[in-house]
Amino acid sequence: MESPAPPPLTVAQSRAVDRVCLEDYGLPGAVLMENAARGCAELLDRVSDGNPGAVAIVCGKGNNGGDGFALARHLTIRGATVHLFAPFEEPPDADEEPGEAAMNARVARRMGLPWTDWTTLSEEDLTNRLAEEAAGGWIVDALLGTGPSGPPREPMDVAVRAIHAARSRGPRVLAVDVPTGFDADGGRPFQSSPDGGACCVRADRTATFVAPKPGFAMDGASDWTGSVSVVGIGAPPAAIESVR
Ligand SMILES: NC(=O)C1=CN([C@@H]2O[C@H](COP(=O)(O)OP(=O)(O)OC[C@H]3O[C@@H](n4cnc5c(N)ncnc54)[C@H](O)[C@@H]3O)[C@@H](O)[C@H]2O)[C@@H](O)CC1
Ligand SMILES: [K+]
Repeated sequence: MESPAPPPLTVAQSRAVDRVCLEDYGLPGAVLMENAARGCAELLDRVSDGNPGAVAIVCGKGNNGGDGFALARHLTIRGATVHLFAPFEEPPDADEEPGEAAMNARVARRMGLPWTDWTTLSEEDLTNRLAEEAAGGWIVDALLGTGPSGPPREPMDVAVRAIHAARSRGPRVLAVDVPTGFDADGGRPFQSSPDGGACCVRADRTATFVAPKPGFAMDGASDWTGSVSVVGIGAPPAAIESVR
């Protein structure tokens, strides 16, 4: 039986939890990211009866992308077939970029996981590749999480549209933390056009960290988030309470 969902945390509060863990408790970001990614792998396994099948993971350049790189490792350990769609051909050196996202990208690269720099592909080619690599399985949206406060800019918008088009050919979509382009406090995409179009990932499931975000319960939000599961990142309960 799943435990009841904790009360919501706004995007700012969620980011504050990360900061309190790092600064007040000395809990490294790499540990939080590891827990986040392993939690996502467990969820994908659980909702796929232990066999997620082919998984295409589309990563951005921030820590949401870092979750995607770490998730690739955990899914590989579990026997899934993973293809990484990274925002670069080669991860930056540790001297250039010491953060946990780049570290997880380097590890995934050294594992020799199938790898495509998605920023070099046209929207149509990226759509086709995602549909191929995720056939019968999942596309993971690890483009953007709680970082942005507006609609996805180039080149993220291209990847959002490609994920949307590939999903219409069968694969399910798991959003990491927040569907890219979705305002998790406001409960709708950051920007919608008058005809209802929006640059936002439409997910079948969202694995959100620490607590649900307030917008997830608002009218129409589940059209974008799908079914929401909360994944713990190992934050001490008092760290979470301190930001409420
Ligand atoms: N250590 C931590 O703080 C943890 C963070 N976690 C993950 O980290 C995420 C937040 O990471 P970040 O703060 O790096 O933010 P994101 O990864 O959400 O986004 C930052 C990146 O997006 C770019 N960007 C910002 N706004 C944009 C826009 N409108 N269009 C296109 N690109 C844009 C930035 O230049 C940057 O490269 C969370 O959602 C969660 O997935 C988890 O790993 C848990 C632990
Ligand atoms: K995301």
